[in-house]
Amino acid sequence: MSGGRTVAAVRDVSFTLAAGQCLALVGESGCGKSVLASALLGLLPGNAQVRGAVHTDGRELLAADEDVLAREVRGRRIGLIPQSPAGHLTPVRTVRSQLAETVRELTGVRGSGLPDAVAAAAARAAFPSDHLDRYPHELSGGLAQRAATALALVGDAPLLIADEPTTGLDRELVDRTVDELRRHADDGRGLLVITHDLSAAARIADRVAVMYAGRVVELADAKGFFGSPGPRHPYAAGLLAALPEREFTPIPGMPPELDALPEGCAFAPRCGRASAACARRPELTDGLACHHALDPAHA
Ligand SMILES: Nc1ncnc2c1ncn2[C@@H]1O[C@H](COP(=O)(O)OP(=O)(O)OP(=O)(O)O)[C@@H](O)[C@H]1O
Ligand code: NI
Repeated sequence: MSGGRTVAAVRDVSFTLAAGQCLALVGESGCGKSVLASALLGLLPGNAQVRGAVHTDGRELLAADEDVLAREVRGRRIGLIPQSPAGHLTPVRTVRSQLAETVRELTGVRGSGLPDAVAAAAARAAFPSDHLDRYPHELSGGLAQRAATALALVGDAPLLIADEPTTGLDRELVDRTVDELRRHADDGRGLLVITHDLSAAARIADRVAVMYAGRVVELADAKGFFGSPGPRHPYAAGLLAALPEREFTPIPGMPPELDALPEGCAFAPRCGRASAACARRPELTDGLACHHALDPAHA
């Protein structure tokens, strides 16, 4: 998209997310997770081309007008915890004033009830009350993350997209945040969590989508994926094997450049199971895009 190049950052992605469910979207840096999140919310830059359909509440979002998205969808129907919270907070206003405005707008609470509602909103994301009068530039990365999370939770939107919601948090806060997000789903709402943190994904998700080079290569139940029988796509198996608490074996090689993708399976150059068949791109079928899927039951 820059310098006249066209980058196919996300292709052929299709999934459903039911109320009460959490889907974790995982994959290496640059595979297209955040571009997908931005596309769902109509937040891609003006020169981006998006095709397809996004249905929520019986409404198609990709064709919706910007003012409809801004007025009725973002925050109200779909909440977003952005990947770069610092850039998302308004720099000239304190956290308290931003939270108060969002609480007023999305919950209708005003007047004497407002201070308590603001305090409660901050507490949900473990944002310390004695930091509420700070400006965004006075916050550490972890505090900015918690402020952005507090803002995103206010509307209790039917769908919440959390893009790397645990960045910059220590382990205890990661667990707290994950549990708060999980509650969002348990209350009957949808949750799409984008994360590098596979142990956070295992803790929170009902289903997992593994992305590689702009495509979903495996879509599976989280329990079977992280436990038994385990992942079926060799890339997904490699991601899990790279974890320190597992084999600690990194996947050899690097992901491909998105403007120079091979015709066939994009993972084949790094895959120990690749064969001539992989010159033909595998379609996602029954939750799997691979010609040589692992069959854990017979491994
Ligand atoms: N505006 C843009 N112009 C050109 N390329 C872009 C643009 N936005 C994103 N990309 C490219 O799209 C690809 C996917 O980026 P994206 O941010 O979605 O990755 P990601 O999976 O979220 O990675 P990370 O885990 O690091 O956040 C990257 O190769 C990125 O360079
Ligand atoms: Ni990202």
